[in-house]
Amino acid sequence: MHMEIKRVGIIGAGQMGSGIAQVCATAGLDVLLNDRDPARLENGLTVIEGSLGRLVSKGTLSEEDSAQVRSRIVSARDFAALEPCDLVIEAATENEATKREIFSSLCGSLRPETFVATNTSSISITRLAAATDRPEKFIGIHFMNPVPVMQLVELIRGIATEDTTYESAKAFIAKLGKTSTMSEDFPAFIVNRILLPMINEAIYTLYEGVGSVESIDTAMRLGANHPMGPLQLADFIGLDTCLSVMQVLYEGLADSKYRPCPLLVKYVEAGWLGRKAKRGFYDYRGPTPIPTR
Ligand SMILES: CC(=O)CC(=O)SCCNC(=O)CCNC(=O)[C@H](O)C(C)(C)COP(=O)(O)OP(=O)(O)OC[C@H]1O[C@@H](n2cnc3c(N)ncnc32)[C@H](O)[C@@H]1OP(=O)(O)O
Ligand SMILES: NC(=O)C1=CN([C@@H]2O[C@H](COP(=O)(O)OP(=O)(O)OC[C@H]3O[C@@H](n4cnc5c(N)ncnc54)[C@H](OP(=O)(O)O)[C@@H]3O)[C@@H](O)[C@H]2O)C=CC1
Repeated sequence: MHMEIKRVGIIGAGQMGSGIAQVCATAGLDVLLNDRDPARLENGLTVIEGSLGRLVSKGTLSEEDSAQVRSRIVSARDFAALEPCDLVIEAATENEATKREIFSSLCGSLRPETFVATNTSSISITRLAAATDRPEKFIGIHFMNPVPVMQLVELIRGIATEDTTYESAKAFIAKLGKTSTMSEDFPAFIVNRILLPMINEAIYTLYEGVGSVESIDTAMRLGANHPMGPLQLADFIGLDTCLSVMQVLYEGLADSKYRPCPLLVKYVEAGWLGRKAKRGFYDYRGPTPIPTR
């Protein structure tokens, strides 16, 4: 049995939150988008408008449909505004303390039947569920970046997640026109368990001087047919997120093979977080990205 999701709340209007808002509204759902920073919220809405505008100019979406999609996304200044939602998806920064704080202050504003999900890339669903008042209605719904383009969504059940929660999340993903896979609740689940160590290894390759940024990315694009080089992809994901995922793998699996590369740590400490900070393994401040090493 599943419950139909008609109204979705999204917490965090960064690259993932805005992408999730766009695909939900495109599927005809009402969306309430929240961020702790009003400027971030405005920026998230601008990103969605830009993305819809691209679809209109390519002729894949009519002006009228684009306006309707946009009108379904409303700003929610605080958690109280998320009360009417059937499902709230947390897509804030990849930090366990931040997410726990959000869940403990959010739940009091929600109806008892509302499902709560996290878009975490790596953190234990069971541990995050314990910060809510409804572990049985809590689930990991892990979208991939860029959300409007990527077909996969990973679903991760915590120890207490009820069947109805899982079935409702599965039906919700199908309604978005995406494909879901099930992963057990292990650090970084399936995609990032495999992808992030590859990216971390690419950073070690740079750190040890095996190749430059350009040669490493070209090698993997043309030698392994990856759509983006691993350093370009790291910048795209966000180096803070990449480091957090490696830390969760390293601590959660207690295996030195997951040790985050010191160069990744240094870039994050410098605030060079990738595309969103305009600087990472490439410098994005000019007309074309320039390698920083
Ligand atoms: C960290 C985690 O927890 C999990 C993760 O998400 S890991 C990251 C997973 N994502 C990836 O690995 C992405 C790898 N990269 C790619 O697949 C491709 O480079 C890409 C899809 C991002 C861009 O593809 P591309 O061919 O280089 O560029 P481009 O031709 O501009 O785009 C292809 C299509 O995607 C669309 N697109 C690209 N970026 C977009 C965005 N941010 N938003 C919306 N649409 C976008 C384009 O409009 C284009 O659509 P059409 O084919 O309909 O014209
Ligand atoms: N980037 C990726 O490729 C993917 C990321 N994810 C996951 O999605 C989540 C979001 O990632 P992403 O969108 O890239 O990150 P971003 O840094 O782009 O966005 C995170 C947003 O959350 C906001 N935020 C932080 N704390 C709070 C809070 N307490 N309440 C409300 N909003 C808050 C941030 O605001 P501020 O900047 O002011 O702190 C920021 O706007 C993470 O868990 C990440 O691991 C999942 C799949 C892919």
